Amino acid sequence: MKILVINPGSTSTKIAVYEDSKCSWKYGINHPAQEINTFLRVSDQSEYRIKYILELLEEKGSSLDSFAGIVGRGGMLNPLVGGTYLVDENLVKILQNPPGGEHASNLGGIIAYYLGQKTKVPVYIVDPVSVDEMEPVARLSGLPELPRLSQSHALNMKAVARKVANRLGKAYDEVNLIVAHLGGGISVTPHRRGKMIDVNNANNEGPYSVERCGTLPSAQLVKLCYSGKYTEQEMRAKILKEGGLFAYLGTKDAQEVERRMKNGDSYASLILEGLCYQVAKEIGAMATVLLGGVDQIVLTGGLAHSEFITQEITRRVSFIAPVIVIPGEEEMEALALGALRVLNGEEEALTYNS
Ligand SMILES: Nc1ncnc2c1ncn2[C@@H]1O[C@H](COP(=O)(O)OP(=O)(O)OP(=O)(O)O)[C@@H](O)[C@H]1O
Ligand SMILES: CCCC(=O)O
Repeated sequence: MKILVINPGSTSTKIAVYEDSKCSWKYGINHPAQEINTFLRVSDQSEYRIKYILELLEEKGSSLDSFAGIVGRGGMLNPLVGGTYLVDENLVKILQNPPGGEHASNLGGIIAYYLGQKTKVPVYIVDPVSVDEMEPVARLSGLPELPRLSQSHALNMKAVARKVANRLGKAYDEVNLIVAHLGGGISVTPHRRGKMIDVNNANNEGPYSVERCGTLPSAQLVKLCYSGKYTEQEMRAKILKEGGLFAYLGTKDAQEVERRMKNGDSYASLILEGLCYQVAKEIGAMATVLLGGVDQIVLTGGLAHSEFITQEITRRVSFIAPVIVIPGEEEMEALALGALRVLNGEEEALTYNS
């Protein structure tokens, strides 16, 4: 069964074709900032990206008619349980004005639906950013007006969690894992028997990342917001795009930071150590959520390619459980397998109910 996979990121669109669970080819279309920045809203980019995708399919000799299904990354919807969701006209309308706000992943379902309409094949999204399987106690923040929200790298984390369970000879719903996705943003999640029962919101809680602040001292943050120095938009950018490593060191590239460390830059060492320290602390907190019953800790995402980072975190958390490193992300495969489970009748597609 042939499946087309579409994963829109902020600066690229990744495309893959799967023949059942095997990847036939994969390609990343890069979108120059001067082109992407001309669009006011993320959803305005769909036609622009579709044009590139159709050109690529033609170049690769992959006809739209040949696909049994199309799957896209899902976006900032209202909280929903993990799984594969059927994309219909109603869901497309919601993705065009998503309740959780702007995010490139909102385009996944929109683009996939447009292409699916051409050949009348089913279209899906899998484990969107807004997957929410938190327990009631995890939602409390200390202020009723500000409940904690689940926004995370659910797609990759669930995929690697399934893989690790498989390596342990068990099903995903038979193991307890802590998965830390260490990418542009950082998500740390306790998976209790197939459910992500808590998670730091990767946009505004938990460890600082290469570009995001994570948890900040709240009273000082309020003071800064009202200092008159920054507009709301500037504050948002500070927290989501210009925080973490970038704020301290002026780069989002962890490899560049490691080069500086090797050249004796002790400040760069301190800042990268701080990131690892905060990730380890979050893992420690999530171990309490699982009452200490952790089968395995999993480190994944781009930063998990770094030996320094994985060793530094492992040194601090290996007393909790064995640590396994699965660097990079497996989003394309996760999307393909999510669609495949439904297409071959192993799972039923869920319907999004706003
Ligand atoms: N081999 C490596 N060693 C050290 N760091 C690396 C390596 N490869 C990638 N990185 C770092 O990983 C970070 C990016 O991670 P990743 O590619 O997972 O992010 P992303 O896909 O842009 O964002 P997200 O994962 O939040 O969706 C960058 O800081 C990059 O420098
Ligand atoms: C909001 C978490 C997902 C992402 O950063 O892409």
